[in-house]
Amino acid sequence: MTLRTHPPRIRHLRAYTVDAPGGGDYHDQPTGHWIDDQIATPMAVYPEYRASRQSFGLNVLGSLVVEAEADDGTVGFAVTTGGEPAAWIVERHLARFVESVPATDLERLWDQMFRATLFYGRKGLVLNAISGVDLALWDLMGKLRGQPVYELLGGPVRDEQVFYATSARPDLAEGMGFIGGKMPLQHAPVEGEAGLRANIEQMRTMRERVGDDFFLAYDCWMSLDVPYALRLAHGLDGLGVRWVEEALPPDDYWGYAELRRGLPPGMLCTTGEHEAGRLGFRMLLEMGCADIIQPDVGWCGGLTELMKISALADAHGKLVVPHGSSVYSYHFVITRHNSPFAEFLMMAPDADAVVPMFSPLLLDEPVPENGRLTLPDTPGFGVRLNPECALRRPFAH
Ligand SMILES: C[C@H](O)[C@H](O)CC(=O)C(=O)O
Ligand SMILES: [Mg+2]
Repeated sequence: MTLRTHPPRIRHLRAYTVDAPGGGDYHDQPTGHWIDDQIATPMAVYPEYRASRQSFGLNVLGSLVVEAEADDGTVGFAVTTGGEPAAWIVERHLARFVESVPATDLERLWDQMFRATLFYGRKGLVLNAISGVDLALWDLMGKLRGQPVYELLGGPVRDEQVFYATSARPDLAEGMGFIGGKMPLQHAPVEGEAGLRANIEQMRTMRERVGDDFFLAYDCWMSLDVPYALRLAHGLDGLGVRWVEEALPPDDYWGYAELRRGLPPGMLCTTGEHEAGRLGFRMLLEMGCADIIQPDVGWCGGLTELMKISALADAHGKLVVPHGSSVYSYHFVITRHNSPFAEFLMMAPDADAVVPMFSPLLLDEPVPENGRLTLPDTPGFGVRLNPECALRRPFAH
């Protein structure tokens, strides 16, 4: 009989918030940033909340930083969105499962965190918190083993990854070497025929700027209904739009299935950035809601859950192109055949330069150069917390 060699145990789990803008909450940007310019949202039905997503509180949560310290002093960490409420969940609820347990027991810990929070969790903020803990544990495991996380996931399946850019200016992204560009839709259904025409014209103008060989997509951020989404999609037909993203509220599986069936030939239906857990994605896949699923590693349950979501998608012959999530996504994408490219969110205020997505919170955060990236072999996720960003620990236990 072989005895299990005992890995270090987790001594302490800590959760912090960050007062500075940006970081894990990439929507929390200063005034004038393209990501808070007029973008179609579910709140557009209320005129007073139409011009800015910050007006209805998109940035209320802020960043969450989770640190997991092993009893040999090694510290793993991760950042995501969640701020104070998620910090409370981590410290006051999740920590009890994680502390004093072997640092490599990720599957058991995930299962305990998920089961224990079922009565108030399942998706949303609680899953952000679980994701933060899970990613911190993966970082810790990489550091304990002296390996980058992508090696722990099975190793790279290609030498480098390529990126499309999410940006108000796909034309600028084209010049930076990205393979495609996804624009935020500006006008919501409540803005009527003129808004619909403007949405279509904006894409036409962008197509004229980028030429025929650069793929374009529209991100609709949950703002449409099925009839409008179908009219938009057919109005865009002929403009080489590769996909229409997150057109509907995340729980409208029936609507997504109908939309996907009605899209013009060649135009894909994508969604999933606000979905969580393997059962949520099972709904999307089994009901025929999406051609590409887009889980966010920091929101869907972390890497432990993403591996299952990805395997499910693979079995359905579907691609997984994770939403944002920077380095946490990159370590995953490089290890999966059904994730042929990654998203890069252009966080420069005018979308005119490549800057790290979680800036200024992380140091050594990798960014694509000329649209491509080869990850370093630094242990864990290979990033460090920027000591100039002050952390607060509001619910220390
Ligand atoms: C640009 C989008 O509205 C959103 O801020 C980001 C997103 O949904 C995506 O990157 O996808
Ligand atoms: Mg999106």
